[in-house]
Amino acid sequence: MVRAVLTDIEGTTSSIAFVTDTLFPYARARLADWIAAHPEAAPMLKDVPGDPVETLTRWIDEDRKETALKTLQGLIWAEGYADGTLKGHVYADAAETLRRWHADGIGLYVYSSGSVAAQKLIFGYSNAGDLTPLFSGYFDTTTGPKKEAESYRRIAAEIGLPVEDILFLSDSMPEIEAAREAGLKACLVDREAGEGDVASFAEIAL
Ligand SMILES: CSCCC(=O)C(=O)COP(=O)(O)O
Ligand SMILES: [Mg+2]
Repeated sequence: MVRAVLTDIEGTTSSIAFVTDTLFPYARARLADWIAAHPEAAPMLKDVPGDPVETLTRWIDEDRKETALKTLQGLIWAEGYADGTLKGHVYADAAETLRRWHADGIGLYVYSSGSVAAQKLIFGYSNAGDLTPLFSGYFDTTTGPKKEAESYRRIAAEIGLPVEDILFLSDSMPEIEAAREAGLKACLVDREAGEGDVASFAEIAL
């Protein structure tokens, strides 16, 4: 039986448009000034090739899931959420279902390319209120790439449940395939074309 749910964010709990049309442009516009104002962040950028601002800007445009970029984005977004400029998007069906699963004692976890800090921000400052009390843990690319089965085995070990008791939700078929290869249950969420296993959280039966 499913005793924990591990959910992706972009395209799953939250709209792709919010990430690509709000979050990414917000970080892109503030990247150069933020780096100039935070010399203490230099060690985080040591593995970014070339001119960090140029490379990171290109990585944003290419939607690269590089850990250094994701960490930096999270730090930049934190200021926007704190001053009220940013409010995390969470679909109503996702917020409602996550609350119900939590009330039913299902363990809730997040696995996103966004940094753990960014995950806590989108749910902490969401349009559905502070949803962070619902979650028992957060995982990002520091655990491993989302398209590799080993990452899901690591996450299951950290959650402390058999893989077959964990349901992974994502809009990405390669991520779903990697989770299934690791033995997790997995459900493809396709909110756009409706060609996945479900089109909303309301359709998910645990
Ligand atoms: C945590 S909000 C920002 C999400 C993000 O930066 C990203 O790349 C989303 O990727 P996901 O793995 O959640 O589809
Ligand atoms: Mg996604």
